[in-house]
Amino acid sequence: MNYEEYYPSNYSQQVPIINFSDENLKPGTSNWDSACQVIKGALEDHGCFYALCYKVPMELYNKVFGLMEELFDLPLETKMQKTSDKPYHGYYGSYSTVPLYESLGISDDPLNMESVQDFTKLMWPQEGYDHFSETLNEYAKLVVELDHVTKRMVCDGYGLEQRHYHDLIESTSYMLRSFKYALPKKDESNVGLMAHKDTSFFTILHQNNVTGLQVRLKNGEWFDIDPSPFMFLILAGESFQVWSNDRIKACEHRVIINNKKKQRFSMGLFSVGTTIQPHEELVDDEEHPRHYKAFDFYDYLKFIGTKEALESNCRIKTFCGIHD
Ligand SMILES: O=C(O)CCC(=O)C(=O)O
Ligand SMILES: [Fe+2]
Repeated sequence: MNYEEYYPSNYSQQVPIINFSDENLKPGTSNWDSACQVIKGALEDHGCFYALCYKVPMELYNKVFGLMEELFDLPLETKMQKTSDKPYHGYYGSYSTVPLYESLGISDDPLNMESVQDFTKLMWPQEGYDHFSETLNEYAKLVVELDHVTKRMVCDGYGLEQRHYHDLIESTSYMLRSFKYALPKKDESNVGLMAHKDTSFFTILHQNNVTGLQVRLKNGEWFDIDPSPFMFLILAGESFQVWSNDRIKACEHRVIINNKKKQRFSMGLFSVGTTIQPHEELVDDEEHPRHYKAFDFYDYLKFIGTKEALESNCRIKTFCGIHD
């Protein structure tokens, strides 16, 4: 297994697929080491790769997306009750620029059953919705495992000691969000979500088998992401770009609603930190001088809504970049 095998010559710019359910993918093996290099290469080239993973069984997958349909079918007033003082944690929808898009933050601590229950009670104050909390909590645990393995592989890929991986995981928290895109009416634009980069370390996206998600490859082309049940798109956000001192590229992505019949739903697990800065081992005086100052993640979230950020062609550099 080597980097080239994941990029067959006739698809030289494609996004590699790592089979996380391969029994031979164990730390310390040559398979593991080469997979770490493939992941590192893909994150540096395109900011993303596919995880093929059978951890979330088909039954759970169907349950999760069935529940998402029920959730977004709730009245707008109910969904709007999900508010938060933190940006990007509440309900978002009815934007004039992207009218097809709707999104609901389910929990900023989805491994904690009580946090998921609070959301469930807000949406369904009547009894009888325990299955929602149980299903989403079970789902989040499995996707978080995928996040952990991937972060370990990134650390191994850069030759960092185990303690750095543990530090990274300990400073990480998770946000589970859900997305729904309405079908465009005749003559309406099919842009579901405009091209953007996420602020997270990783965003793990999982879709209801309906196409629409695209990532921008290194060569500038837009690439359609496979929405199959066992395919997870793992994409790097700006936090990883900073952490890696510009080795990893935050992935640019967008949603174009090109399926005219079936509505697209998607789940996103966002992993975020508190203080973000280049990792000490990835900074040196010669080849890799420090590119960013340390910053508070929530200050950055506040910044990205400002005019200065919107007008910048690289908002993360405007916010905390060190210019030589
Ligand atoms: O709909 C999706 O799968 C992607 C959503 C997304 O990119 C985001 O909310 O940052
Ligand atoms: Fe995104």
